[in-house]
Amino acid sequence: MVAEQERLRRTMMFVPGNNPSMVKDAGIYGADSIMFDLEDAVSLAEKDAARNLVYEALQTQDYGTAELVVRINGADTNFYTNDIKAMVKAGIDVIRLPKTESAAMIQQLEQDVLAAEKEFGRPIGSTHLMAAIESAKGVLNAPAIAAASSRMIGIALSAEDYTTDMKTHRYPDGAELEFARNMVLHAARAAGIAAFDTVFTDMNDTEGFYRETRYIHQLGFDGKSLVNPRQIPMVNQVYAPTHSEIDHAKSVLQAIQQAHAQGSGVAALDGQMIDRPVALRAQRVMKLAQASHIVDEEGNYLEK
Ligand SMILES: CC(=O)SCCNC(=O)CCNC(=O)[C@H](O)C(C)(C)COP(=O)(O)OP(=O)(O)OC[C@H]1O[C@@H](n2cnc3c(N)ncnc32)[C@H](O)[C@@H]1OP(=O)(O)O
Ligand SMILES: O=C([O-])CC(=O)C(=O)O
Ligand SMILES: [Mg+2]
Repeated sequence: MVAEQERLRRTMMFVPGNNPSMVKDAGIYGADSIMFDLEDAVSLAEKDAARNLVYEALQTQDYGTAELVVRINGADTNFYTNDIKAMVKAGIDVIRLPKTESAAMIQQLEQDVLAAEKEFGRPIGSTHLMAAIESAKGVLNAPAIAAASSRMIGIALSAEDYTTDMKTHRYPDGAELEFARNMVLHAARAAGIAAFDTVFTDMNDTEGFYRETRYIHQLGFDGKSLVNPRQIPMVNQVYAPTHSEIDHAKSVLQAIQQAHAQGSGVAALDGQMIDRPVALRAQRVMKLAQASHIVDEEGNYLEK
């Protein structure tokens, strides 16, 4: 099993929980995380059928090494308790709470998940949590939400509901999301968990998707919620380090290793000071290069 802090979460793909073929084939596209949706992609009439379908798929399908996430319905609905019970019983990795506005909502979820783990004999603490931030209140409370439970692995901005709450809509330059993106990212980093950017819903606007992904990558997000498998390779491409970044990271790690061997924490490389934060960034570059199948475990290029 991948340690929670180590896991790459570049791509978290929504899969409508009421769509049998999408649920069945969700594993073939190489998403880091597959997120079955029981909430807004599913009509009220289909809520129970979707829960059963996802429960069944979790018992029978092989989703490889992907992290398995489910977006449940909120506590203000009649579906919340049954969603939690079924998904915990099925051994889901992560429960994503939509429209999270306070730390108390996560603490309540933690209690409900704990009760389900006990009821179904699941290992206590094995179900992780994440929160979607979809309103002004959620954004302002993001730091407390991110730190609300040791089960939390991440928080995500959900811009469709958020821009509705803010009485605006989404624009190509994303200015309306600037504050929320920075809040979510800082809240996640302060709590030591992952930060996910929101979905991009125009599947045909490839240029717009790349622009947004490059921007959120630059800010420091771990990855993005996605609505379509075609978006997965595009995110992976943006997150893959270039050969010059990899070469530099290797030199940094070599220089810092030599410095350590001589009892120093600081080294010089091409006139630049190299110390711990630089080395940590270099390690992350190598991890992404490995995940992107550019280098092997020793850091050697697979093809150049
Ligand atoms: C604001 C929010 O709450 S967003 C979250 C809720 N929304 C969702 O979950 C929607 C998820 N996305 C989808 O349902 C679909 O991508 C749609 C309806 C937007 C577009 O569907 P399509 O027009 O079929 O997309 P496309 O032609 O690219 O599909 C290609 C293949 O990928 C599959 N696919 C598309 N989207 C998904 C998905 N999200 N998960 C799994 N498989 C998918 C299709 O079934 C199709 O498979 P096939 O080739 O075997 O027939
Ligand atoms: O989590 C997401 O990005 C999708 C969503 O629910 C929203 O934008 O309201
Ligand atoms: Mg939403």
